[in-house]
Amino acid sequence: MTTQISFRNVTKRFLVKDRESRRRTEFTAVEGVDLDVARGEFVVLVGPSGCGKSTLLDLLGGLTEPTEGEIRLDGVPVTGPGLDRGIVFQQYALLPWRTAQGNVEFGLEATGVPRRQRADRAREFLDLVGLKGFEERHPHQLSGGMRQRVAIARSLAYDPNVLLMDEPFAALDAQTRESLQDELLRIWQRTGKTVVFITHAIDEAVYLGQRVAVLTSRPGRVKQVVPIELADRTSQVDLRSSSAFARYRHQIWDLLRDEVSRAQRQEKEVVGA
Ligand SMILES: Nc1ncnc2c1ncn2[C@@H]1O[C@H](COP(=O)(O)OP(=O)(O)OP(=O)(O)O)[C@@H](O)[C@H]1O
Repeated sequence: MTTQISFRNVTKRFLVKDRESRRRTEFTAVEGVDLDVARGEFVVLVGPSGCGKSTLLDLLGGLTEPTEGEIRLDGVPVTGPGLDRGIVFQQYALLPWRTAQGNVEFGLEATGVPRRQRADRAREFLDLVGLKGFEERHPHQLSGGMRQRVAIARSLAYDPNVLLMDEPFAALDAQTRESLQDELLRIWQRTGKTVVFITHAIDEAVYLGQRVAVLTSRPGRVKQVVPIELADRTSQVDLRSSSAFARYRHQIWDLLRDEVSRAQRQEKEVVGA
């Protein structure tokens, strides 16, 4: 098992302006995070609202820099964004004036792939996410789930080493969400990509993750990493109702419970301040 991603003592502080005093104060979003992710692994981060999940993913995506500590990808410190990482956000972030095909090709334009190959590759990845026949549709002609499939195809098409997913299914209805979870697991099995996936849904974390890292309330730290030892998810008929699944769900809920109530108290303090 080779380590592909390592967070070492990663801390991120933001400077925020106090409304009353108008002074800038430091605000610690995540603190002292240590986490290793192996090549080809599917790791899920869960934590209460505002605990710094997106901040960790932004740091790994190179969209922002740690205040302390270091993140390495394939042994090299992350210092900015790169095509070795594909990011999928909750909001589809598709170009409305381009077709599904055009959106996936857009992701390839920065990589220098010749035009003809771009078209073939875009078709191949739209097919992989189950959108064969929808290539010429514009985003407004697609359902939410389909748009998110286009976003996933776009991220996969330029062949990143790592797929970073920030609550990609949160805005979808329950059924679409479950079918996309299966789709994602199949794609992960076929492509062997390393996936770092953020969610605050415990079921989603248990269903998808080979390991689930539970974060504390703000400032976010890794509270515990839980290995999920369930047999091949997609080949089981109703894994979500199995007793093993329920045990993992309970274990993670137990770890999260105190953190969620602490996060709610913190939010009230901020509102009351
Ligand atoms: N650029 C910024 N400047 C100041 N504070 C920020 C900035 N970005 C994030 N924060 C704060 O850092 C904390 C962590 O935010 P983050 O979005 O990472 O949390 P999260 O766990 O992803 O939350 P949620 O589950 O609600 O999406 C929050 O309190 C947020 O307000």
